[in-house]
Amino acid sequence: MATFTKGVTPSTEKYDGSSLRVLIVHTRWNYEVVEALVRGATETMTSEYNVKSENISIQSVSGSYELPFATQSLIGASRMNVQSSQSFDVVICIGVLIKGSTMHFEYIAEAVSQGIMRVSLDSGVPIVFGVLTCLNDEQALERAGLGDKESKHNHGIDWGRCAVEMGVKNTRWMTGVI
Ligand SMILES: Nc1c(NC[C@H](O)[C@H](O)[C@H](O)CO)[nH]c(=O)[nH]c1=O
Ligand SMILES: CC(=O)[C@@H](O)COP(=O)(O)O
Repeated sequence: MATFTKGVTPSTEKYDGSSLRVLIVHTRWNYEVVEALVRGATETMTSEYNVKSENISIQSVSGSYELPFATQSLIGASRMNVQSSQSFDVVICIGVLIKGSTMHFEYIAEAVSQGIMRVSLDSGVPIVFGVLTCLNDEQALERAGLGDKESKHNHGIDWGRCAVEMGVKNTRWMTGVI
């Protein structure tokens, strides 16, 4: 059977993230997993793309359902600062939803994904969807690079790379450079 490379193929362009201002909004539900994802994203952005640590703002909320509203508010607040350089070039929303025994998971997952997309399109700020929607604990651990499965991979790394690419590209596009 034909096979293919799973996951994202890295861009051929080496992006310079040294002038990017990044916001990470993360949840405190399933925090051990969230913390690993946040670390994966921040370490990737600073080590691979020269994003300055002082240009990465990190905010937390209770759960994933709060991510869209908090992100909308934080983008708005950043634009109220006198220096326009205070506004964010890109946002990463990070959360971990784990299915329980009711339909709560399905309702939150749908609301959060639609909400984050709406905030991104309405604000014109690229927002990386970093919310794991897992059916069990093992899926969450594996996708944060935790646990003992050989296939484990920290998706925060991918989200950090995506954030730098979208931040750099959107900054160009906003000035008419295609
Ligand atoms: N069960 C999970 C939640 N639930 C909480 C909601 O996200 C929200 O904070 C609450 O309904 C109050 O508005 N959140 C997660 O991020 N992960 C879960 O597994
Ligand atoms: C994603 C959730 O809200 C879920 O963890 C809640 O669990 P339950 O469906 O058993 O109430």
